[in-house]
Parts: sequence; C-alpha cells; structure tokens
Amino acid sequence: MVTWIRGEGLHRQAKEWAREHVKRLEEVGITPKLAIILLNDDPVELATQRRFASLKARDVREVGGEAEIYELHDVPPERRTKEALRLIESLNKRDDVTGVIIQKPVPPFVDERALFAALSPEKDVDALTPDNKKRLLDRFDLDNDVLPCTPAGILELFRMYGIEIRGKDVVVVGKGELVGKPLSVMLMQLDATVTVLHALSKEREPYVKRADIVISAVGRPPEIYRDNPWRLTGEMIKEGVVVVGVGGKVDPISGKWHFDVDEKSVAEKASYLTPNIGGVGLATRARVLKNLIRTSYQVARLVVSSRIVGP
Ligand SMILES: Nc1nc(=O)c2c([nH]1)NC[C@@H]1CN(c3ccc(C(=O)N[C@@H](CCC(=O)O)C(=O)O)cc3)C=[N+]21
Repeated sequence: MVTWIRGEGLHRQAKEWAREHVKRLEEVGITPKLAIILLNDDPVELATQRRFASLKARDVREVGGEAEIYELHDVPPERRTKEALRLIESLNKRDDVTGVIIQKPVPPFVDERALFAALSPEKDVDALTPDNKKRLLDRFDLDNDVLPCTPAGILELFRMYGIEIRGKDVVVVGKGELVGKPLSVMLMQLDATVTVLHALSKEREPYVKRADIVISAVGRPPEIYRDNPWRLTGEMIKEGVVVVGVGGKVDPISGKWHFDVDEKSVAEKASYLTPNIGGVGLATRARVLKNLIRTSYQVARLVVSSRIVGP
C-alpha cells in the first residue's frame, strides 16, 4: 500500500508562522511585499506560470502581506532583457518590496544570467542569484537559510514522513537550475548516492529501475511535447521505491494539467508517492512564504539601519 506524501501540513504551518512574523515586521514598519516577474510568452508557459504566480500571490495576501505580479511578455523579444533589468533595478531600490521572484523558465532569448546577477541578493526569494546559488556548495541549514523553494520543500517532506536519505540511491530526473541541480547538490550533502539524468543521458531505464528514491523534475509531458517527452510509469520502477513528482504543465487550450508522473501505475508499486495535486506544489508554496519572511527581515535590517543617522 502506498503512503501519500502530502504538502498541506507544511503549507498550513508555514502560513501560521508567516502570519506571526508579518505582525512582528509590522511593528518595525515593514510589510512583506512579494514582486513576481513573468517574462515568458510561450502559451504553455504563460498559462502555467500565471497559475503558479497567482497562487503564490494569494498565499502572501492571506498571511497579511502584499503581492504584485509584473507581466513583461508583450515587450518585443529584442527589448525584453533590457526592460526586465530596468524593472529589477527599480524593485531593488524600492524599500516597500521585500522579495522578488523571477518566474522560471524565462524565454531562450532573454539573458537569464544577467537578470539574476542584477537582483539584490537580500531580496532573492528563490536563492538563484549567483552568490546565493554558490552558498549551496558550502553547506546549508534547512531550517534557517533562504534555499531554493522546491528542493527545500521536498527535503522538508522527506523529514516530515521520516524518509531516510543517507546512503540511499537517489535518481533525479532533470538538471534544471530551479530543481534538479540544487536538489542533487543538497542530496549529495545529505550522503545520498545521487544520479542525475537528463535529455542527453544515454540510458535512463537501468538507473531508474534500481533507485530507492526517484525525483522527477522534467516538465515535458508527452501530451504537450513531441521532442524529449518524459513520463515516469509503474513499469519503470522497482517495488517499494519512493517517488516524488515535480514537473507539470497546463495545456493552454484545455486548461488541463499534465504531469511527470503517472500517478495510478506508480502508486501500485511505490511505498511513498507525492500526489500530483497537493504534494510538492504545496510544499514549494510553504517555502516561498518562509523565504519571503526571511528576505523581509533582511530588507528590514537594511531599511531600519539606513534610517539611523549618527551624530
Ligand atoms: N523562479 C521560480 N520560482 C518558483 O518557485 C517556480 C518557478 N520559478 N517556476 C515554476 C515553478 C512551479 N511552482 C509551483 C508553485 C505552486 C504550485 C501549486 O501550488 N500547485 C498546486 C495545484 C495548482 C492548481 O491548483 O492549479 C498543488 O500542487 O496542489 C505548483 C508549482 C513554482 N515554481
């Protein structure tokens, strides 16, 4: 029998925790405000990312904070990087904005590195600026650091369900900057044997078949993508494996979700499994709230100290 790994508990706890801290920050005159930037004009991505952005904004408002969503997908491609840089610089300067998310993926013609390099590291809710990213290679503290939201959310789920990572064979499918890459580094530090598979891997089946834990973070469901589609099904895994499904896309025409993991066939073999709805997505949003509170304190320290003028 499969045990479902649900994110609701983490999400509820994070909201309560964030609500308390919003009150404390208000005492020093700071209201957490999250700015989310959407740059992608691809219809699948726009539909998907709009959905995620509005859910995150709703969470922030529910705990007493504020949220703004900036959509830049109508700016002509040749000007989009420049406009995004101008927006990021203005968000960096504004004292009322305490956290920024540049929603991924950004379109291929946008200079993503330049955008993350321009973002103030203390407002970086995703821990994706060059310096924040590098810190992961040193060491991390799951409870106290601003860490990439989805990887940290997944580690919190493992902890909550008592799933051991030390010495386990873990396969991460996907090597994206948002999930696959940071998560594989974190798992390595937790003493797992980590294998990272991606579009150019020569073979995937034998690695997936022998894994104790499979984390699928691809986001190319066969219903939507013809080249390099990916879906994890029950035949591909061994009995008793732990499976975490991360990737998913909204079909812009039907509005329907399509996910990395075939829930039904995988549930027949897995010991633990995240549901496609109510699993990793909620754990991610829990972490967005926690990270926003932390960036808000970082900004509060800067803003408050800049108001103190000495003799
Ligand atoms: N810079 C950046 N930071 C991110 O954190 C980021 C990103 N880019 N790009 C896309 C992914 C994806 N992501 C999700 C957020 C919420 C749900 C979520 O709440 N899902 C609900 C269901 C959604 C629904 O009801 O439509 C659930 O799992 O139950 C899922 C996925 C954040 N991402």
